[in-house]
Amino acid sequence: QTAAAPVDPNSFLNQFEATFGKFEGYRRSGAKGVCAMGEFVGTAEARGLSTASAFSGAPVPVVVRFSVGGANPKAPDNAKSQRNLALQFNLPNGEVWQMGNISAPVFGASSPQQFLGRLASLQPDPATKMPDAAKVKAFADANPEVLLQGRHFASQPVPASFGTVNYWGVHAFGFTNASGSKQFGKWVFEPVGGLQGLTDDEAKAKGPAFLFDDLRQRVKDGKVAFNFNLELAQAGDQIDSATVPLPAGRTKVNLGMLKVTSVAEDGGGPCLTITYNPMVLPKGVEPSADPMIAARAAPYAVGLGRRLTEGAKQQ
Ligand code: HEM
Repeated sequence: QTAAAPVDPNSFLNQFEATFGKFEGYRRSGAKGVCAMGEFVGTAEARGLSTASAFSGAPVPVVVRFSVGGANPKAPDNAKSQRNLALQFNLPNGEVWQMGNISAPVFGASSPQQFLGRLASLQPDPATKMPDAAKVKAFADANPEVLLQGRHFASQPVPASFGTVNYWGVHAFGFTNASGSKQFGKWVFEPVGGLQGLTDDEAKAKGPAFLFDDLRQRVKDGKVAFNFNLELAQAGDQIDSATVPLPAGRTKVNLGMLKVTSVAEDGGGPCLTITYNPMVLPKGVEPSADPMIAARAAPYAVGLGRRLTEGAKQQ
């Protein structure tokens, strides 16, 4: 099998459960989360890059989900771990744009086979209930890019809020405008109010469950908004890998602003029974050749099927 060969979606779901545990009803990744509603307004610069109706300049409702990385619905909020921002833009005429963004500029694997191998290498040994250090090391030595995402989190403070950290799309997408010209780029959602992290002492004092209440307070104060920015790829840039960011200093275009307007009650809301499939794109935006984009579609659908069957839960 080549590195880019497809992986059966049930194999992915089974491996997630074997490695991280099975928490019935919860998303197998990003289990601890909360639904919110937002509004997006696109810019003239975005309209210059893409005909997508999301950029018309009229406000677009967005079904938002913030989550903490991992399969554990009790994952601590005060760890140097992943935060996620998943978005569904509800566009005119029933068109939909879905995406799931993470608080690192890179993902932990560049191909579905490599991701499955990494998850398998982390599977706890039945005797010790711990991953086998030699297996973990052997896989990482042979696939060094799987360590880049974790290194990013280790280098950053614990985010003070879901609303004060950057969320990257990590894949390149193509944007096509009215004259038919196509521009590839990688996007990042950057908090309008700037980044804010916690010192180690502050993180300890906050405890394991502060992010949802913090989000509610900041949204009430009108303080949670993100600039949707696109870094433009240049000829020769590698755009088919979720483990390779664009070179530093690429031109960044502001595509618009997402403002979070309300937060659902714990455990419910409009994001609970949907999945965020990055292949669900509006006309005017298309996937790059990054094999990880298409590889996400079926596992997300199967994951949704499993948790709906079990009784969908979150938090
Ligand atoms: C083949 C590769 C991947 C597999 C098999 C996979 C698997 C999954 C699964 C099963 C879920 C839960 C879906 C649900 O129940 O609705 C999920 C959620 C998520 N994944 Fe992935 N994933 C992959 C790649 C990625 C990549 C490259 C990113 C980087 C942006 C990413 C970001 C997310 C986010 C943000 C969520 C939470 C979305 C939400 O709140 O619903 N995943 N993933």
